[in-house]
Amino acid sequence: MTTEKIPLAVIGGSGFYEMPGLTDIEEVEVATPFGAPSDRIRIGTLEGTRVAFLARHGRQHTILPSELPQRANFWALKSLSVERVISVSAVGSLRESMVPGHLVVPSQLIDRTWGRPSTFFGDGLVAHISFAEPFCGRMRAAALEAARAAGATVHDGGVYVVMQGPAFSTRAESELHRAWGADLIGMTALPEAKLAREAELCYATLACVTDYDCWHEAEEAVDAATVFATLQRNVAVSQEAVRLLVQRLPERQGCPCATALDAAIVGRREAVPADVRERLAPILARWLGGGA
Ligand SMILES: CSC[C@H]1O[C@H](OP(=O)(O)O)[C@H](O)[C@@H]1O
Ligand SMILES: Nc1ncnc2[nH]cnc12
Repeated sequence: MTTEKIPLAVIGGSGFYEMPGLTDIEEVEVATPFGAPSDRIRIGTLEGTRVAFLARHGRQHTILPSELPQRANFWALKSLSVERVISVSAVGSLRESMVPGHLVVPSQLIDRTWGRPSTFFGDGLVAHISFAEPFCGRMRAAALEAARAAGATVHDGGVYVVMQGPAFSTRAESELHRAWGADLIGMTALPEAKLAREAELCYATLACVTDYDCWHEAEEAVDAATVFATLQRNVAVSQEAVRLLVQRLPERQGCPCATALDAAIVGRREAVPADVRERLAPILARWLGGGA
């Protein structure tokens, strides 16, 4: 485990496989108790700040949303002393006003995934993180400002429903999600956001609207080719937003994400089984040390 803090990690989603402007790159292969992460993690300097970049689906886009090694990804980022994560994701729009090409910084999640390992805990260590606000408020604010400064049309807030995939929704499902009050649909924000909170990392999503899913009467139903065509036209704006976000990061985490385990873990420090202590070492280090 390194001690030099990395203030920001970028998880690049569909179409976002590189971080322009990231210099002095070192590629690290991190072995984790949860297997290998999605790809080697590229650590470099962006705007004078240490930044780690991870291609969520691998740089050749070879991993399905439900196959993503999310626990390995977040364990690896934590072991590299990352403090915050900005996730960039392609999403479908469930609202007329959220137009393909716009950016959204979602504020809420609905979980429609199943069978994805979504916690680091268990095996003798019980924890229940608070998740009423699934995204870090300070990161959301910084991401919003950065996306606006990048010149995008940006929406502040929205409910992102996370579906299992890999097939897109049926029209009935799309209408159901709209009736539930969801604004966006994607396949990857969970369990990411939960694991980030368990790892005491600040986490926010910058969502790039690529299509109108399949509810819109005047638009073709989504397919992957449409998503990538929209992304190709718009990826430069999200990359610029990430660059500007680096300039706007608060100096310290300074938010409840950084101490999320204090109110979550049930039981005493001494009672944590030795194997769990070892397996979750980067995640439990602060809590076990009783530090801030
Ligand atoms: C390629 S279309 C569907 C795919 O795109 C989104 O991925 P990401 O969040 O990594 O940008 C969506 O969630 C699906 O995984
Ligand atoms: N319509 C959609 N449904 C699910 N994931 C998506 N990613 C991009 N567009 C999507």
